[in-house]
Amino acid sequence: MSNNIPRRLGNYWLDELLGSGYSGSIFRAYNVYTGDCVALKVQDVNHECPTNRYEEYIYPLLQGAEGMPTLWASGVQGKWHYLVISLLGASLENIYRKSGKRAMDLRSVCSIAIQITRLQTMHNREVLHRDIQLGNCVVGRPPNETTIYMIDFGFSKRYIDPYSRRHIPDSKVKREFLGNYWFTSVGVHCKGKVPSRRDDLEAAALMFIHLLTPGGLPWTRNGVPKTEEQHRRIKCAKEAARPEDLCRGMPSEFEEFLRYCRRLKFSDQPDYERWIDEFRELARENGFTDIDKFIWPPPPLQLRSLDPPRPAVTPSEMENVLHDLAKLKLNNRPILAERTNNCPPQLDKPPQGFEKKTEVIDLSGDASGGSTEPGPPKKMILRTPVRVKKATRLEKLRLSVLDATNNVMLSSVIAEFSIFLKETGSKTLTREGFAFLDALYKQLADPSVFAQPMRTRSSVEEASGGSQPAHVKLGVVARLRREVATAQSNRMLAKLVADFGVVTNKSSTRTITKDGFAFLDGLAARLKMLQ
Ligand SMILES: Nc1ncnc2c1ncn2[C@@H]1O[C@H](COP(=O)(O)OP(=O)(O)OP(=O)(O)O)[C@@H](O)[C@H]1O
Repeated sequence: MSNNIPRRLGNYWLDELLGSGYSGSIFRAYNVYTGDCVALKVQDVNHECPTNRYEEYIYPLLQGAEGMPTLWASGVQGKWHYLVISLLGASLENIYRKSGKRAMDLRSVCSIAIQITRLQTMHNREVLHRDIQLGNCVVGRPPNETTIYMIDFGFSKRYIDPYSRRHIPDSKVKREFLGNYWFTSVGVHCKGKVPSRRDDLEAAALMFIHLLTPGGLPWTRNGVPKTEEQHRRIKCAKEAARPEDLCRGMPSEFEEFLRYCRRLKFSDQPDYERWIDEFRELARENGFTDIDKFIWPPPPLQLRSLDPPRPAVTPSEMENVLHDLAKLKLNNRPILAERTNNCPPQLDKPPQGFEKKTEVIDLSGDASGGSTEPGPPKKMILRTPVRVKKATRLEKLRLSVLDATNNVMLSSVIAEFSIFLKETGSKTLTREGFAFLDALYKQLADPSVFAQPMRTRSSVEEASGGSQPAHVKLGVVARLRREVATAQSNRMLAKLVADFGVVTNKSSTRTITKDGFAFLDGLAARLKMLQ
């Protein structure tokens, strides 16, 4: 047995060495009485970093929760401190390495991301992990092989003081770095900040991005640093890397998640549910099923049609359709841009067209739901926050823009869009947000025109043409905000919307600033005037 570790510790026979780290070794072991197979983590009691002692304190706080190993026993025998925990399977690090692939598939990463509920569990139990990395996420053994478990609580800490019930204090004093080179957050690793919940989440975000990047995150490619100078270079590279560069070519959720983590304040409670919803929705959009399970190797993608099968059209039916189309008087279609301001708005009567289709936007995510009572937009109900996927809501708002038949309806949808973005806490304009602006531009300029999409996942780069300094965006948006108040026609407003979309897309953060929101609110107000 290595390092003279005895063959038996407590009631356990030590068997195969499963792994060893900086602070000790892990063995497969058997209970001498029951034969139960467990993992036994052993450490010299005089080790300079007595992590087994810390783990022994943390484990009881996490017992019984999904994805947390059970602590069966612990003790000291001679100079050995041992912990007996559930025997688990391979770590994500091993799985990723063994796959021989340069990047992990999106399905697997989504399913790992959804299991960030592990962090939620730990945080709810007042514990920070503080060493999130691939080696510390392991899969269970059959029948739990699709569950990811967190291990290694040697750096963990309670962030709520058990006596005062207060969050641990922040500090301006730079601390020694604690964590790992690859995934520890920029704040903790590069700036010496005190770790809190946000840093566990940022480490998870970096882990997801690492898995999706061929060859991994840029600063991981030269291996573990051997000198202080190499470590310094890693920190510089990590600090300098912008989320949009790290996440190029990935679904926007990952970039947004990283930005979100970095925007959290020291003692903020992260919105775990929101991100679990986002990753679940991303999986759904990509046709991945059973996403709560981490299935390795990933199952082949079941190609399925998202739309119900269309009935076949016979040649004679097609001929009838073409005849009907030919009879259509397309120039009767109301074009918003050419509306005149003949009738003053009558606010006590619903505006024309409003009674036909109610535009109370269903915010519950249930397409069939929503109020059926007609009414002018001033009665629009400001909803209580309901958890619905951001993309889904934005898509509904986009469709409402396309359905709008007058300026009042458009105005209320824009107001809704602005309120929604302010409320979600993520002011980054995503693909769906740009699609909303595209639809708005099209409606204002001329509903019959085809609008070149401002931003799609695949055309990000061509469309944006590189980012521009923040002050350029601020200047342009401030001008747009002023001009929107005096625009004389829908066509002029359309031009302002296009400028707004382009300048936002070109900015590195793609966020909507205070002036941006003032522009949107001004646009909603101006549309009512131009009715
Ligand atoms: N319960 C377990 N069941 C099976 N294998 C395990 C278990 N716990 C740990 N291992 C294996 O042992 C490795 C090291 O475990 P762990 O991270 O807990 O030890 P450590 O000494 O704290 O390591 P480090 O120096 O990386 O912090 C893990 O990556 C994993 O492969």
